[in-house]
Amino acid sequence: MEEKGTISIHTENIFPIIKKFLYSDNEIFLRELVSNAVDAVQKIKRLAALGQYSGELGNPLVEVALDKEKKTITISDNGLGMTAEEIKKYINQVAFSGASEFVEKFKDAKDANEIIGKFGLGFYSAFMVSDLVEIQTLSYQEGAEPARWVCDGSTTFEITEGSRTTRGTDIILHVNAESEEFLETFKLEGILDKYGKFLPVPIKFGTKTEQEPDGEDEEGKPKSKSVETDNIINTTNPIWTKAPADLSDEDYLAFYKQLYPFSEDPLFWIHLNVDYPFNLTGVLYFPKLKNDFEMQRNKIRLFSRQVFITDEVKDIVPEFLMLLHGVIDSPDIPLNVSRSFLQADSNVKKINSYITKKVADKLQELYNKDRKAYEEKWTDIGLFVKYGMVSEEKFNDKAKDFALLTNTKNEHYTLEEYHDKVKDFQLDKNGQVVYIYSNDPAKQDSFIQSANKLEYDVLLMNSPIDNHFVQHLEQKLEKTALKRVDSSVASKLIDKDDQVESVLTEDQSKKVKEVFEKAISKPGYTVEIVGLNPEELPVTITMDEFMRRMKDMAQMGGGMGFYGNMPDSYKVAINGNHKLVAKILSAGDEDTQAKLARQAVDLALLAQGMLTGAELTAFVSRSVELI
Ligand SMILES: Nc1ncnc2c1ncn2[C@@H]1O[C@H](COP(=O)(O)OP(=O)(O)OP(=O)(O)O)[C@@H](O)[C@H]1O
Repeated sequence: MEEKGTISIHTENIFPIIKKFLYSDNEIFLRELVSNAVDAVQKIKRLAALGQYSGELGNPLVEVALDKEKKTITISDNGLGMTAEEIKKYINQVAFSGASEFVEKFKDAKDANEIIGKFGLGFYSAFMVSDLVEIQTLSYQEGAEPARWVCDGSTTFEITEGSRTTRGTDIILHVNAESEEFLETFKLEGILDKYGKFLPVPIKFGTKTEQEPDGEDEEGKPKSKSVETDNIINTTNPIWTKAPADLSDEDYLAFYKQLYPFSEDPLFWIHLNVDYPFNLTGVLYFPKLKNDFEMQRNKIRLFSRQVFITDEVKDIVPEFLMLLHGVIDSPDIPLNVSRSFLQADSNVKKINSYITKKVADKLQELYNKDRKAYEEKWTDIGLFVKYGMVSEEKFNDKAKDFALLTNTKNEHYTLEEYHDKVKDFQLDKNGQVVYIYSNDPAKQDSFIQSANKLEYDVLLMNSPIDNHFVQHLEQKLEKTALKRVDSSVASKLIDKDDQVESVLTEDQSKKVKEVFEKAISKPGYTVEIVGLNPEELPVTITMDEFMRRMKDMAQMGGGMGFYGNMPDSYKVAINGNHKLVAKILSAGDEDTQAKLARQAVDLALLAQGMLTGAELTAFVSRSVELI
């Protein structure tokens, strides 16, 4: 048997193109060839199961071997092998069936996956790192002859009689000069570990030395001896391929540790398992969140039949669940998946909503099962839930039953419970319920205390997503407004009919206003005399809720640029009924009046952490003087 021929393709030489465009991703050659080998092994098993092959199966094995001297990497399998005819069909023709289209399109391709995926070039990725590729193969079919195929990366190939004596295939790569890095053991080990750690067929890479018990010595102590065993780099049946009923919590936790050795234990997990309308298995973990969110993104690994594909799962997993960890395996996603494929694929969209639903169901189940335990985890879970509610309408519909609001006393309420709690007492004169919240309880402590004195409840909204969540609640909840606790003096937070009047006459008010305006003398501060309870603070500095939100949005790039450029403006509310005001009015000289006013303003600033630098120093010396 000897045959020479031309690979059917309309371009002079396609391999330099492949090499050039795929260079950055060239390590995937190993993934492609090893998965072909794994497929071949699984195919023979299937044939045997179907009764179409009755020969010896042997132990299924794929082996990757390195020969530094000969500069070769060999990928061998004991799969079904190929006849010379099959090589012609599958290697020479099929791979290039779309070749002319390929030549047309390669120039726009952004990554190697896109090219390989579209044109079925899996096997040809071998040329990314080789000058010469050789196939030695023997088919399982009765009477099959061993065949050898060689191609040097030009468009000509050669098929001759092969030398393999057992069923299966060797793919021998003669590594080219630019790719010698792949002739390092650690390099191949790294790639195998990345892509092949969970492949369903044992992958051997060299051998390792292990200690084995070897009887006892003269003193009766156990002896051991060193033995060389196959170095199998993978776990062939990872937990996502098993039934949840066969797994314990320890199994899930151990797998998590295997994936993320340095992470704390996760909060809980979800085992995914669907076979209609798409195939998907996987385990998703809710991690304990750290502040560094960016570091925690892209931790979900995407597999296709246990072959690692990518950890960029942006389009498969809803954005709000990008902080989850774990694995997803779907044969419906091709090995050579590309971003544009994912975005366009309808299965991917279905997978996305399936995951959203599963996560919502799991949270509802946890909530129903043990509310207390759920509340304890709320700080971590809350972030996902709120993010999900803000970004996905469908999730919001489900989550509104198990989302919690937490107040400054660390009590948790569902949305409905909270509404019932405050609906009567925190009702304004227009029939709107006002939810009061703090985004920085330490800084806003004096405001929180004042609100609590009036028996108003204050919600905690201090996680990174809460800014959006506040707006979301306002949109979703009927006749409800949310106000930050420092957006006005406590008694004005909720506009009720029973407002306290100021005892000052018009002239007195004017005078007090003048004194304070002079004492502040800073741009952006507007003084206002209000009638408050005499026990409330004499001076309160607030920023209007609307203005502040617009500024916050501008800062986050929310398109409110105009507000972002406005100087900060504050309201200085002077409690006309406080005795300090009476004291200022009765003080003889202007100097004392100014000092008292300045002192009261500084105290208000101090309470809010707004007094710093030279102003703080001046305040301290003025205080000493006043003592
Ligand atoms: N080790 C092997 N043993 C038996 N057949 C093989 C082996 N490697 C490749 N083949 C055959 O060659 C064909 C072409 O392989 P190639 O990797 O180019 O494409 P594919 O595996 O069909 O698709 P893709 O890799 O793009 O997902 C395979 O479908 C298979 O029939």
